[in-house]
Amino acid sequence: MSSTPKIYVAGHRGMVGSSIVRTLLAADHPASALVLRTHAELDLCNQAQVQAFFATEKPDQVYLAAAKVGGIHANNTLPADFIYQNLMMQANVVDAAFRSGVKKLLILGSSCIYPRLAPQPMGEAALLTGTLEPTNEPYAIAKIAGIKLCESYNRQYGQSHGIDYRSVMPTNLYGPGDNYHPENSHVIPALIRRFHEARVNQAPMVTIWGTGSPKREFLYVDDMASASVHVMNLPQAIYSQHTSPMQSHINVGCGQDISIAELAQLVGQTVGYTGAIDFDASKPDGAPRKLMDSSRINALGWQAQVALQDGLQQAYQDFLKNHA
Ligand SMILES: NC(=O)C1=CN([C@@H]2O[C@H](COP(=O)(O)OP(=O)(O)OC[C@H]3O[C@@H](n4cnc5c(N)ncnc54)[C@H](OP(=O)(O)O)[C@@H]3O)[C@@H](O)[C@H]2O)C=CC1
Ligand SMILES: C[C@H]1O[C@H](OP(=O)(O)OP(=O)(O)OC[C@H]2O[C@@H](n3cnc4c(=O)[nH]c(N)nc43)[C@H](O)[C@@H]2O)[C@@H](O)[C@@H](O)C1=O
Repeated sequence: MSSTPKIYVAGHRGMVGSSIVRTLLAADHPASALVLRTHAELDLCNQAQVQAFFATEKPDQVYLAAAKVGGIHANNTLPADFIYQNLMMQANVVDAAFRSGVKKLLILGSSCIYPRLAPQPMGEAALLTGTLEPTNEPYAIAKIAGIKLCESYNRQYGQSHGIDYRSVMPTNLYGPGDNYHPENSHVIPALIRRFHEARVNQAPMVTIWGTGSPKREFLYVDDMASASVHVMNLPQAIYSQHTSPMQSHINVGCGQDISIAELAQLVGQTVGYTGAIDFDASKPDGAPRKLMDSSRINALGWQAQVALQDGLQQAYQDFLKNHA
């Protein structure tokens, strides 16, 4: 490998992928050594296209931040899209990367890989110890397959081909570049839009899905990007001290969670909405709680930097600039 690795960021126009690109450029990685393709240019579900792309470009490193992504409603109503597309993207990218000689690859999974009622906080060892949350089981199964793809290629080819494929499991993310779709987005962008529109239209009430009692841990997107680059660049000797061949994934969270009712108050304050809030319990709550134990990545030298109140301000500014 040359001293400046050629890096492919898959999903570079998405929320996390675009932040990974910003992070690499800010660390003086030359733009000319980044390989980027839009979805229209390269459909990662298409095996022939993916094999041809890797055979031609031969990157040194790959960040897989492309995925079929959405909130509780999208996951619940489009289960076939979530399992099929995520399985295909991961299998195509990992195998084509391997065949073209990629030594270092990082997959982004999700905290929903853990059982619905896993003991809190959820450590990496909780994987495959119980039943998954039904609203996102298909997506979670695909994300678990992503971890196992990396581990299986490492176990079969790590020694012979010198590959080292890793995976990180982000908690719920938010920030600039998020998807603000009214139904298909995650809770933070959905509430930013709903509270903003209620303030502008002087609506007396904003309705929140579910009971408000579920708790979630939220991480600002730039923290997720810095964690991804950090894990990619860890020396193998250090990474393998903290992981094992069949439990190699790394949780990435901020270590604190809040209830959806508390989050709604915070988003309302951020947006400047002064009306009432109510809850529609006919909508699904999803997992009651999914706080991750991030002590593994903390021991590896990474900590979240951005407090939720500050990150919400940044996200709202992004909404006002690009989506209002
Ligand atoms: N957002 C969150 O709260 C969380 C995200 N994650 C994970 O983090 C990663 C990044 O998520 P995030 O940035 O939020 O997602 P986004 O939806 O913002 O970005 C995903 C990107 O993937 C691209 N993409 C989707 N399908 C294909 C395809 N078939 N071929 C090529 N490109 C494709 C999209 O392009 P296009 O839009 O043009 O289709 C988009 O640029 C994902 O793996 C996700 O599962 C994990 C936990 C929480
Ligand atoms: C990241 C994670 O994202 C998804 O899981 P989730 O944690 O349930 O994510 P969510 O952001 O959609 O909801 C969080 C909570 O918030 C409540 N909630 C209130 N009001 C709105 C609302 O208006 N929109 C949404 N989406 N949720 C709302 C909602 O009822 C739930 O209790 C996975 O499918 C999977 O994709 C995954 O890995």
